[in-house]
Parts: sequence; structure tokens; C-alpha cells
Amino acid sequence: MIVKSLNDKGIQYDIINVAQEPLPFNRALDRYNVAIIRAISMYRSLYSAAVFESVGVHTINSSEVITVAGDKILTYSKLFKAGVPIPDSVIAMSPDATLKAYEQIGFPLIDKPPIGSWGRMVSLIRDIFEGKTIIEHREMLGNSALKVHIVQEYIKEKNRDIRCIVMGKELLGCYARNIPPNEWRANVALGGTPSPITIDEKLRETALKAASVVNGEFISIDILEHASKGYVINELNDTPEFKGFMLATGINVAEKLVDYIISNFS
Ligand SMILES: Nc1ncnc2c1ncn2[C@@H]1O[C@H](COP(=O)(O)OP(=O)(O)OP(=O)(O)O)[C@@H](O)[C@H]1O
Repeated sequence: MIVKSLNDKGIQYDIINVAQEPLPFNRALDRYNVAIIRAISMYRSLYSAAVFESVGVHTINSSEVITVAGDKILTYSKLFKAGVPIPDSVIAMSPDATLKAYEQIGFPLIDKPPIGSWGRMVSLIRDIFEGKTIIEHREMLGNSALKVHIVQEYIKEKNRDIRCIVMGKELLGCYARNIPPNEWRANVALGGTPSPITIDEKLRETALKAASVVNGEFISIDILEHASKGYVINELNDTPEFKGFMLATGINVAEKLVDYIISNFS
């Protein structure tokens, strides 16, 4: 869709598939004005942005944004410092610490690693037996970040979560992702269905603040609704997917992105 919008507006571009093509540290890369970073893997995104930035190409998003938004603990640290509400969370870096974190948060609770997407490894844990199983499984994984546990309150007031997209300083829109039957997560990849919502002032303010705290330029904000705290930020995504967003809002995100780039960087 981004390619179609670039074609429609007569913008010159190259597509570089970093899963196939190497990226050189080479001044010739500075022939580009902007690099739109769309790799799904966090490390491919991060390092692609860094290489383009080394020759002064503007990257959307920047490596700084990807570093923070790609890691839920770094994201929560920035948001918490800025006073943006997040779920009550405890970070545990060993099996023993995780058992203590479970006690502090209380069951049922959510345990998720700091990195990952599409709901993978995000676990709803109802008791200590399930908790011990999750701890054991995570200890078997090779990546040390996956052995770190974000233990947090289970927020289940509404059967949905909210996703907003911010571009530049503007809130493009928000929609709800409804949790499908036999699931407790709302990811579209897991069968979550998009529907339109009305954006109130508090939602607008929370989404824009969260984006600005991490300097997100084109970023999606995943929001849960808490009984007493209202809107809380679940996570930020530096490579927004926008199929569900477009279905629910009718806003052509790819076209908006290309217009944004034309008006700011050409
Ligand atoms: N604390 C929580 N309380 C209730 N539901 C939660 C909580 N944390 C996560 N979820 C549910 O699980 C889904 C996946 O969690 P999360 O967004 O943290 O993982 P992810 O793998 O980064 O997903 P994404 O692909 O959306 O980036 C959320 O969209 C939400 O529906």
C-alpha cells in the first residue's frame, strides 16, 4: 500500500529487502532523503535505521525510537517517568525473582517478555502451577531477553483493546480490537476483530503524550481500559501495521504517510 501511494504521487523510491540485500556503510546511501523502515524483525529495523542514519538519511522511525518502542521495559520506563499510565508491572530477571513478582502482583496475572509481537509468549497465568510452567519454558529459550519477565496486572474490564496511530504530531485515529471467542488477547493475528470507536479528549491526550515521550514519528499505541486508572498504555509499536486500522476508520494510512513525507522532507 505504501508502494502504491508512492507510485500514485510520483515519488522515486527503491525497495531494499534487508532479508536479501546487504546494507553497506557507504556515503552513496545518502542519495535518499527518507528511509521508511518496515522490517518486521526488531533487529533488522533497528540496524537498518542505524545504517541510514550514519549518512544523514532521515529514518521513520529513528533507531532511537525503535530501541525504546521495540522493548516493553524501556518503553514502560520512559512512560512511567513521564507520568503516562501503564499497567502495574514488576520486572523479574530470574526464576526466583519471578516467583516473588507473582506474589506481589497476585493471580490472575500477565507475564510477557520485553520483546516480541503478535501476542507471542504473552501469558495469562491463573495460579502458581501455570506460573512455574511458564518460568521453566522461558528458561529453555536461547535469547536472554526472553528469560526476563514483565509481570503485570491482568486488565480485563473491557473485552477489547484500543489501537491509535500517531503521525508527526497528529493523532491519525483510533479503533478497537475486540477479543475473539476462546481467546483473552485482542491481536488481529489471533482473530481479534476491528471496530470503530469515538475518540474522547482523554484518549487523544494519552495517545499523543505516549507517542511524544518516545519521539515516535509514525507509531501505533496499544491502550487498555482500566477500571480505576482509565486509559493505560500496553505497548508502542514502531512499525505500525494498519490493515485493521484502515478497515475500522476508513483512513488510508499509506497515503497519509506519503503525504506527510512529501510535506516535511521534499
Ligand atoms: N496486562 C494485560 N491485561 C490484559 N490483556 C493484556 C495485557 N497485556 C497484554 N494483553 C493482551 O494481549 C495482547 C498482546 O499483548 P502485547 O500487545 O503486550 O503483545 P505483543 O506481542 O507486543 O502484541 P502486538 O503484536 O500487538 O505488538 C494485547 O493486545 C492484549 O489484548
